[in-house]
Amino acid sequence: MDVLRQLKAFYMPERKYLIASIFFLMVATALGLIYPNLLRYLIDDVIAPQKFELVPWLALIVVVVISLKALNQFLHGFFGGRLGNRVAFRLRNALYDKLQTLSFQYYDKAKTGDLMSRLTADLEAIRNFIGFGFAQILNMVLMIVFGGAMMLYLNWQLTLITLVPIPILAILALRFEKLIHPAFREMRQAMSNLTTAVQENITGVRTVKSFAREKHEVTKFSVRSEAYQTNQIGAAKIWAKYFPVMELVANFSAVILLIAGGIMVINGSLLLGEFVAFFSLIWYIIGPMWGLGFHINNYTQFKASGERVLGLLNEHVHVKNVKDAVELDSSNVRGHVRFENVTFNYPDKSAALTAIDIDAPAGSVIGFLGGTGSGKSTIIQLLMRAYNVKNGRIMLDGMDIKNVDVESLRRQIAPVFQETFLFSASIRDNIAYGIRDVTQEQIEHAAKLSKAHDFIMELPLGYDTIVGERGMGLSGGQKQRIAIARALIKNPRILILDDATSAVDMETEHEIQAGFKELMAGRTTFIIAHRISSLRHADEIIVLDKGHIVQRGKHADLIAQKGPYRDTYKIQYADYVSDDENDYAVIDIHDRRRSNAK
Ligand SMILES: Nc1ncnc2c1ncn2[C@@H]1O[C@H](COP(=O)(O)OP(=O)(O)OP(=O)(O)O)[C@@H](O)[C@H]1O
Repeated sequence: MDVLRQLKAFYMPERKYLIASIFFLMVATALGLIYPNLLRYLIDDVIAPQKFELVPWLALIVVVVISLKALNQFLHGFFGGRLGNRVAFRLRNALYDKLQTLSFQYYDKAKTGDLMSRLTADLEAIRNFIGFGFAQILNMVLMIVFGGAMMLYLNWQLTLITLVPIPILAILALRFEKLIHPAFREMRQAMSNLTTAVQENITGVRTVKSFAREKHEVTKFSVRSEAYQTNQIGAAKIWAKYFPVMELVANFSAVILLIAGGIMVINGSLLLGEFVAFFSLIWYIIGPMWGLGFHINNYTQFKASGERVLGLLNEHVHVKNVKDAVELDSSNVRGHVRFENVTFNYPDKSAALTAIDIDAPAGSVIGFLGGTGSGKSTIIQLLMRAYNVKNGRIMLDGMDIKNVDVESLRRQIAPVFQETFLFSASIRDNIAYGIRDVTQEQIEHAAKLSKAHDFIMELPLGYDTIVGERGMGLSGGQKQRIAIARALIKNPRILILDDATSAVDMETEHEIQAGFKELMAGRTTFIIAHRISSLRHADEIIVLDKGHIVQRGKHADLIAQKGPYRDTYKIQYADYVSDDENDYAVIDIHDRRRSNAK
């Protein structure tokens, strides 16, 4: 019931459909109760006294009742269907909305396949129950109440004797529910594991094939598939055990009625018509009881699915706006970023960053260098408020970013990551992703600056070329250039290049950087790179090691000092650097390398 209560917000706005569906079902059920009475009347008041002229009238009444019942059943189905679909629609949108608000921390652990199954299979179980299952259970109750009341009216003693097996049936039904619910919960989980396996396999198909691990994947899938099958069989076993027993117990009522009612008719304490009417009314009780297992089954499926959907809807959002968060106005943002003594660790991990101080005046370029896992990307993630800073603070134009509206903060920042995600849409739409109402000229301008225009024009459909979700048909460097164009078109105050040019060759990188120079003007830029060539023009280069800043300064200063920066420089330009330490400060290796290349 808790699931139903928690889902109230989704079905209550549709209560007119709910009420209509229940109302028509009640009318249909009530109309159904006229049959046994017509039968009783036919036998006791028409056939026994031989008033056969009433038969055509009775037949006519039956036709009218049947037609009315059919009409009401249709209306119940019509409104029930609407209700189910509208509730599913609301829930689907709410879930999708929630997926957008959940923070990076949630996605660090979330499984795509599991989320997909919540949005599809679980939602379908909810739709079915809210649309039909709920009304059917109510119908069952109504049939028992109406049928029972009529039976009591006809003969209360016989009613009480007949209904003796009902409490046994109720106990059985409760036990069945207790067993089947966990089975369904496990089944839903097994289904989600299965979907996850399929999703991961498709996403990682290149890795699977390159490592020739198809057999391993098939085995992995069969294990999960078998778990699902075992769950299904387990549920079927419970079902198979309880259903016949419940049916048997329900039929005992009919047997008791035949014996007790038969004796009463023979004794003359019950009219034959009443007995026949009783016999049809008993199915009003037994019928729903038979279906009890099915309804419980439906309800528990709904409950298991509802728990999973509500679990997602109630998921904690780690990064959200504080009360009275400041909405940034792009035209007023200058882009002065300061990290003040920032220390951060990911959940259940040791510190990824320790005591980080950075001052990036508006329009400056800050470069980050450091080994893998040294914390470069984490700095960027914190600036975008992907995670909340616990110690220290990050300031934008003198304002702590935790007091800034998250969306408006992210609107000021355009990131380009090492791994480019392209949507299955045209190149034009992929570039224009960051902003609305963008012209073709603006798109082309951004593409020219990111050196993407030429290769796009070589594609048969140019900017209209549809790229697959993994950027099918494009090289890593081409995808990166599209991602750079996507960031540039956003015209951000703060530009983030997280290993953004790692997939392009040095010459293209140099060309893109020439474009960047124009673009970086007036924007604060953070560049993470493994190549010294990408960082050398930065106003400040910060060298990180295990979350600590170990060196900082301009390129010329850093190569003049002993330390990791110079070591990296030495490795990357081994062919051009002489062993004389004093050379580092005076020789601009990059320029010499370029002139050598000519
Ligand atoms: N989402 C995450 N959840 C938990 N730990 C993380 C997460 N992202 C990074 N880390 C950990 O934080 C540390 C810093 O990682 P970070 O990604 O910032 O390094 P990096 O310098 O950008 O590395 P690379 O150059 O390989 O991208 C590492 O120890 C890493 O394992």
